[in-house]
Amino acid sequence: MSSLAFASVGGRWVESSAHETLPDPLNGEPFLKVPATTPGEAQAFVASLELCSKSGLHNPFKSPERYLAYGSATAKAAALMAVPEVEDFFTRLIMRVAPKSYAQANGEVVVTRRFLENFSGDNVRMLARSFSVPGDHVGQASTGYRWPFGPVAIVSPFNFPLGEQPSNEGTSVYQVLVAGLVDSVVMAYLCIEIPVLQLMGALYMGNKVIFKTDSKVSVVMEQTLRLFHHCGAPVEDVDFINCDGPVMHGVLTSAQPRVTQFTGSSKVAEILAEALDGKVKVEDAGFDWKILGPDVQEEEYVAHTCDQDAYAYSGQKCSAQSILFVHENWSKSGILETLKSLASRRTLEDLTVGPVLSVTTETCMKHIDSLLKISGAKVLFGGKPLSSEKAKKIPAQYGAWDPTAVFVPLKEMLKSPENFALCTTEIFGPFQVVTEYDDNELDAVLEACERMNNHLTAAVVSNDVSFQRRVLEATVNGTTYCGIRARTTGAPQNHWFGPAGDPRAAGIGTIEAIRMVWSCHREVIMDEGPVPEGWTTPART
Ligand SMILES: NC(=O)c1ccc[n+]([C@@H]2O[C@H](COP(=O)([O-])OP(=O)(O)OC[C@H]3O[C@@H](n4cnc5c(N)ncnc54)[C@H](O)[C@@H]3O)[C@@H](O)[C@H]2O)c1
Repeated sequence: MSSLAFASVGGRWVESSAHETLPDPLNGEPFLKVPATTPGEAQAFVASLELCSKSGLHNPFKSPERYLAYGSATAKAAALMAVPEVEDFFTRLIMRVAPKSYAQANGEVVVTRRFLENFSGDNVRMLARSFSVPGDHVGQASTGYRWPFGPVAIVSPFNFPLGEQPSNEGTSVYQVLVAGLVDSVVMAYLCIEIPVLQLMGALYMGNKVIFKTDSKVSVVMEQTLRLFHHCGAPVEDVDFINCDGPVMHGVLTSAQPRVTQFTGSSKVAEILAEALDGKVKVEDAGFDWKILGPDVQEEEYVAHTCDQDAYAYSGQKCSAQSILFVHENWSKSGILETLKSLASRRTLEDLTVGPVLSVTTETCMKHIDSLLKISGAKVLFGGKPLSSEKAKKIPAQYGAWDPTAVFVPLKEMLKSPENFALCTTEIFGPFQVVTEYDDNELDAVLEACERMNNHLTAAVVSNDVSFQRRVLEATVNGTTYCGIRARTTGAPQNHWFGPAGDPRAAGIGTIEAIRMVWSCHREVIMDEGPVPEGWTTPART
């Protein structure tokens, strides 16, 4: 096997001296040989980013034709991604590297394409729309512009990759070590959606980007980048690096990008916030709650949504339902039994449950044991490793367990900081905590929501207007669904997705998200005169 290019820097694909061999998440066999940039090689990326000034690659005064170029390239990319073969390729590529069902992977590709359709043509320059206010005298007016940051960075996680190969330009930077990479149903969820939506937003606003995604899924973005180049996106605007976290940490601290947009765990987010003096925009861990209100209706639909929110893509969505507050009326209606039955239909065969890429089975089982020490706690269903012969082939570095729900009494959960911390620890896999409350305990439910640290998604499942209001007025989650059809997952291109309650919070997908994350406000006050006839120098003040 020959060594292939590893990264794009300064507009050309270059090679790395070292590679990392990744195991197939389904059977542990060598799967992908991914470039592993060394600290020495990473210096080229630092130097490339330093070439970009703070005023960016384009802004309303500089090279405005680049807004149009991005509108045109985006229109072409959207059209290509609508070609059935291209859509299918990306879907299967995502499935292969981050195991999830065809439907889940395809949803990611479709959202990405719709985003590109939204920002085709003039919509890119519309993002940089300014406003003007008349001045105090002739020749004066102030204008507020959206200004780029210049050199910026994007670091994204494994769970939502995206990729495709519409052209034959260049060779893939990855070596596929097994036949049939995109055969059959395999794996991934936000491999493309998160990186593409953030990357394109950064570029539209005039920034130069160094971009890193998790090596487990970066083949998807490598293919996507080639698609954008094929469609006419300027090749020098993005430096794409494959490396581990520590090497990227070194790149960021050396290059000091004006903004680093980080999507991933809260632990790494905090490390970067400190190392980069707060110049970060963060989409971090999701510990997402759902409250089933007192009005029981549409039982089958609500149970279906609860199961999908907790267990689709094996719970590896930042928006996955982590805790379910069940009103006693819903318990009496039998929702927990329906949930158990729906979860039991999930199989490794169609990847409706599958390998967990960042939590081992051992970690999850230990977590369950700790929860069971809380008085009244019990396993509602699951709580065991996947047991089929096929499941036993999943490598030990990944997790593989049955969709699991552990019940913890609300009073016990709130009893001590230790219990609460345990019950609200994110397990990034098919796992949720369930608790119950009655009409007199809504304040305790709201206290639990207040005490949580992450405020990403939430769902208020009720059509009772006063109940909805009581919950909405007392909570903060950045993406909150409300009503009997409310869900926690789903990050479509048509609404904001991101946490709230943190000045560093980033958003994704919409006009407001792009403008807020990837541009800053600059006010230019034109004051061109004339100076009034007969003006004389006044007394000093
Ligand atoms: N809020 C959101 O929109 C969102 C979306 C997806 C995932 N997530 C969260 O991400 C987590 C799971 O993803 P993960 O396991 O890939 O997260 P992670 O934090 O371990 O890794 C994220 C990325 O950061 C890189 N990295 C790690 N240490 C680094 C460092 N010191 N400097 C620079 N880069 C570094 C990793 O290589 C990876 O590319 C979960 O907590 C999930 O909730 C959040």
